[in-house]
Amino acid sequence: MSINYSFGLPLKHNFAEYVYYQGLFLPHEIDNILSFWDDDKTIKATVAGESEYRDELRKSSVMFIENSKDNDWIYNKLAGLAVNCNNERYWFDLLGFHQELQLTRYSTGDFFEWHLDFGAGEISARKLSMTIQLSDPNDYEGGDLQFMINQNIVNAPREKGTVIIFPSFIMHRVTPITKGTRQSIVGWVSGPPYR
Ligand SMILES: O=C(O)CCC(=O)C(=O)O
Ligand SMILES: [Fe+2]
Repeated sequence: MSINYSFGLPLKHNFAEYVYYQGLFLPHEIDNILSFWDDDKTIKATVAGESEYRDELRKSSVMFIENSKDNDWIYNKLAGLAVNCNNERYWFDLLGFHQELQLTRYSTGDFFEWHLDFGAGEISARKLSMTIQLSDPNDYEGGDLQFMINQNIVNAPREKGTVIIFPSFIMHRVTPITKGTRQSIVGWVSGPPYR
């Protein structure tokens, strides 16, 4: 018996801690998404898996994008991208979005400390996390989406319209905004338990 792959065929090794896609969302599509922002529908963000506010872990405002007929195109575009990305890189079992897409606004002083999107309870179904950069990088300072890869901190691209996809078990954060406002869409594609 060989030590390598003794349980089956060799698999592709295409894993990446994160991947990004530029230019998929056009400026007018992003402006359309940004026009959804409604202060009346905004809630103070909680940390996933916890119902209490954890001010030391996260400070931002969020609202959820209803999966209505008008918004179908956003869901479809992101779902198509997630499937393509998954087929190329991860081969996770995916079922789909099981939570509404989150529209997030970070104002000056807001942040989201190091965390995983994956954990015990409902969020154990999360497989892929997706972020869309909705703000012009010149409109804010700080507010970098960063990944911890081994002991290195790596910045995600900031360009407006970029979609960043990463396995939900990858450690990431958003650094404090020091000037201006950053907006993003965050979505989680879920699936059956890992096996
Ligand atoms: O705003 C972002 O790009 C990421 C936010 C985040 O990590 C989250 O909502 O879980
Ligand atoms: Fe996250």
